[in-house]
Amino acid sequence: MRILLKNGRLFCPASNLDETGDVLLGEGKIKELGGHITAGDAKEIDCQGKLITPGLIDAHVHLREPGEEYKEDIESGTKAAAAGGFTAVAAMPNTNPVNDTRAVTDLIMEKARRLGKARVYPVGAITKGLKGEELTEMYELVEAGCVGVTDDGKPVADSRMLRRAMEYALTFDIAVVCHSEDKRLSAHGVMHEGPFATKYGLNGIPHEAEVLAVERDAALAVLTGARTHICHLSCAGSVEAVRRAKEKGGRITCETAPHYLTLIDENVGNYDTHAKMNPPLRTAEDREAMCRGLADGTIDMVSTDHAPHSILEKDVEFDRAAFGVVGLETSLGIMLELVEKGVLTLEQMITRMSLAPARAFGLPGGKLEINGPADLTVIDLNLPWVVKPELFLSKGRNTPFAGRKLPGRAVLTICGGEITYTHEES
Ligand SMILES: NC(=O)N[C@@H](CC(=O)O)C(=O)O
Ligand SMILES: [Zn+2]
Ligand SMILES: [Zn+2]
Repeated sequence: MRILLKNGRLFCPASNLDETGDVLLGEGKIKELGGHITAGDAKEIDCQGKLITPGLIDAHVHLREPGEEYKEDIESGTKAAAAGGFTAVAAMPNTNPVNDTRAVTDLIMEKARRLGKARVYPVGAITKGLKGEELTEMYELVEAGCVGVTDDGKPVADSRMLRRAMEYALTFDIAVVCHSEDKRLSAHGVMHEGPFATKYGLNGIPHEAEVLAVERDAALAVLTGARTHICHLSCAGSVEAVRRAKEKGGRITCETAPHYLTLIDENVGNYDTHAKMNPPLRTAEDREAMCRGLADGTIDMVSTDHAPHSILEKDVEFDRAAFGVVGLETSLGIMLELVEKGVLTLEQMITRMSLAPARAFGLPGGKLEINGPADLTVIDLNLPWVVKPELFLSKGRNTPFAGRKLPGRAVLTICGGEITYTHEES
């Protein structure tokens, strides 16, 4: 069925587009773009007063399938993605079994095709079983559809192993995605190391556990020339490390997540396990550095690191709770809040949530263009709503943003020309 979006504000930084007009979608593609379009056979949707942007892309999502479907699965995770305005997600391999063979990648791709409400791009493992001992058969993973490799959840501790992985990945020009952490420095830590950890009597994770690892991973990116992507930056020092590696010509990109842009270690108050994630919430200075780095482009993109856990892993003592928070259904709202505050422009925000991840991972989309994929997000900038985890389409309820009032949201998500989400006024 063809779809005709009428009278929206067509907003695409990548094609320098910001004007009121229509978009016609058919055969999974954008058929006509801009101006006044008529198409008798098409389903017409009024988008007056709303933003029509390229479909948002989340480069860091844990869909938990196979193996931990009680936390999330491909169907629920992509439903949550669509509700958050995302048309594509990259799926991390720390599943059970780990996505370290073609069989697992095939399963994810097949499930996503059948039940998915968003495009799913699997990211394969760097080492077999994420054990850090033996490289995976990357060629086989790439052939099956993986767009990058990572041991996310764990760093690759052995620098020589990571160097070899980068050299191997370079031959297919896929990104090596680094969870940059010095496990010896972070050992036993459950929140940021500082006065608040002392006050709460919790073991701390110092900045250096991340910064030293980012320095190493960035140095290897420069050494090898491989496409390198650094996950979930949380510290000011990490932004500086990435900035220097970029200046040296490294093909390096990085991300931060909405929680590092808005929350700090103090928000762990009352031992709220929904504010426990890895890396941990840092200081106010770090939060400001994340915002500045994102605005100036040193931080290329915002990813959610959507990490659903069940009540079994979260409704326990802080020390024992699992690391990770969900993010797919709140990311856009939080980012709109930052735009409202003047932290970044609307143009920067859309770029960091669509074009930047598409470029870094060589994915289609990120742009509104004729014959491009009909992946679009319709956003109401002025539709305040309150985060209610019980209404999430994700199986995960572990959000640090419960009760927060957000200024706007996705009201319609279209992926491959199909409507994947419509916001119903409740
Ligand atoms: N970020 C987290 O706190 N948790 C992630 C792992 C990861 O992203 O490193 C998870 O898989 O739960
Ligand atoms: Zn990680
Ligand atoms: Zn992750």
